[in-house]
Amino acid sequence: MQTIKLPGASHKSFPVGASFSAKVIPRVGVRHQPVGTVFSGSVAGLESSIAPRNVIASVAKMLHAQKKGSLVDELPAWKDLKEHVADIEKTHLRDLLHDEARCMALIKESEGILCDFTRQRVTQRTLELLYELAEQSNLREKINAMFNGDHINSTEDRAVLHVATRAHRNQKIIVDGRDVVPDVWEVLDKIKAFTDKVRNGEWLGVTGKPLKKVVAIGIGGSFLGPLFVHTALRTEPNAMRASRDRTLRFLANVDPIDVARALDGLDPEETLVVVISKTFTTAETMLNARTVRSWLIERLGPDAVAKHMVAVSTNIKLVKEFGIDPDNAFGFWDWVGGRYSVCSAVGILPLSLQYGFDIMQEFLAGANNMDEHFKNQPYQDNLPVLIGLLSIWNVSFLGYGAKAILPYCQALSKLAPHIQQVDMESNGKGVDINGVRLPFQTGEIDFGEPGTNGQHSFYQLIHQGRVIPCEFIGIVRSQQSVYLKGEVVSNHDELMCNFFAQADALAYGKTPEQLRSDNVPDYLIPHRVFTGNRPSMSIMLPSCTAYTVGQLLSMYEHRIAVQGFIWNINSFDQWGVELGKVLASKVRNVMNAVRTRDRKVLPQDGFNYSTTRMMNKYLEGKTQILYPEGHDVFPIDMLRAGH
Ligand SMILES: O=P(O)(O)OC[C@H]1O[C@](O)(CO)[C@@H](O)[C@@H]1O
Repeated sequence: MQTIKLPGASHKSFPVGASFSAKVIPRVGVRHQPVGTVFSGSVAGLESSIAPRNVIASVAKMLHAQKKGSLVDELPAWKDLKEHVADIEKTHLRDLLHDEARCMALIKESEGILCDFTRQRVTQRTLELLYELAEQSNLREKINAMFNGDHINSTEDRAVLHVATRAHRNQKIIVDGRDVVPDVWEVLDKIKAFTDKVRNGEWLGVTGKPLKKVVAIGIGGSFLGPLFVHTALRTEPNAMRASRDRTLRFLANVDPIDVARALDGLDPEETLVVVISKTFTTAETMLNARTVRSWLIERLGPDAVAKHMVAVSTNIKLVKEFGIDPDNAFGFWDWVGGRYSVCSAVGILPLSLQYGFDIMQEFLAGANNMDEHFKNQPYQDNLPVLIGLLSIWNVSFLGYGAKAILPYCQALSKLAPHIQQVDMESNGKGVDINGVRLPFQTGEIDFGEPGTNGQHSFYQLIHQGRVIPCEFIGIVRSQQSVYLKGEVVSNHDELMCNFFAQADALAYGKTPEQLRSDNVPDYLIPHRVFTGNRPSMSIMLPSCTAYTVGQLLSMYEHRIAVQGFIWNINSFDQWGVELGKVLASKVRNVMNAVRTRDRKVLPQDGFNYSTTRMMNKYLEGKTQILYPEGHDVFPIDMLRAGH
């Protein structure tokens, strides 16, 4: 049979004349219609008439997907899993945990990390069906497509290659025919050279003082990942030594209170500001950057910008227009998604300023280790694949829409907020990769707090209210150990006693019979029953170091990708954040008009009744502000504290 080549498609050749049903949407790609819908044509016809590369690639993928069933819930394995739910409903974790062979098979140890899946509501059969689902969903091909630099983010026509940001210098990763690893290392070498100079006092502020304080301005992925890693390393002994006398703060929210807090007590003469924005257009970040630039100029004069402000962005043109010397800009690439960018200059620059490049290189090595594991291990031993498949089971089959991330390690206290963005922005989608509305929900609601704090907060609901699969993360050797003479156990052992106890409490529960035998009065029994059978997984890291934090980050990133690949959604775009931004800019225009014209209320037209009412309350409620012209205003006393 004669075939044609489709550039950019993961399956490169298709029979000439292969038919399809699709609707071409200019500039966006192809929306896959349910089988039988009109727009039809042939691959050959497509190539000659509507040539855009992404359209052809999308059609090629679509044809392939269509062969296998257009939505994942039409796959045989999905249907088998649906039927299998009835078998699982007959089980209870307290019985499943007695099956030693099952437990042995469900405990996996790899790369120094022990994962215990025995408290998931699964049997060997469930896992077999999940592996089958992975096969039928082309999971392996999709993972390979990601590592091969295919444009799997089809709505933005981009590769998804955050793994390249932590590649070893001698690895080769090709994007659009070009090995990007030398580019990655060019930036890393530049970061090392710059951060060494700042840290050893070669790079000084405009008044000749060393820059020991860093304020990193950024939001979303340009904030949460770096904050997570910074929080994880603050009390790690090597990182602590390396950061003595240094300060790293973050400024994310456009709320001026955040500005006041970020700058409180800082001496501008000793402060270096890193503006981090992939696009360099994000409204919050740019206003904060302009605010802090004014703070510097007001105190140190206009020359301060060159010495006190640097940038991380893919948009060097806008960095320059902002007034930052491109020599002091650290680039990255459109194939690094914002929420996956902590291993690029987004995280490595501010964190190297604080901890030194060597420590951050360990972090990158840890992430790379888990990338290789993810790429190479078979499903049965592949930690991100296993965790991702189990989440699919919990969300799509058992109906548990949320999960709790519960590190028993204070250093990991910002893991949950970071994963909230990575997971919810990636997998909270309503259509599949071809644009077909999904008849089931994707994504999970993520939340979490470190243990034991969470126990005194929301665990009540987890034990006796809703069923929320929990992910317990424990550490063998604490960053900081304390043992008080006379105490029963050391402080870290005390913490870990709770880590072990909670998982079993959720799984086993407590029956009315047990309560009766404990002499609990009858009227209290219903209140004190724990139904148990509540799933959790326990993950144990040997320590909480830069290396293991890198592994953990990569493991979570890839489990999220696995879920998206199975649901067949695009986990790498985020159109859902756009509408609010557009509406905010409409409000901004009106707000400016009202404030500059000394009006107290909004004009009648423009917004609906309720928005108008609420905005008028706001506008009337504070002393009339008239924006002054021609100079910047810092009315907040705290901002003067540096003087
Ligand atoms: O780095 P930027 O371009 O300022 O974007 C910040 C964040 O805004 C978003 O685009 C939307 O919230 C995130 O995906 C991103 O991490």
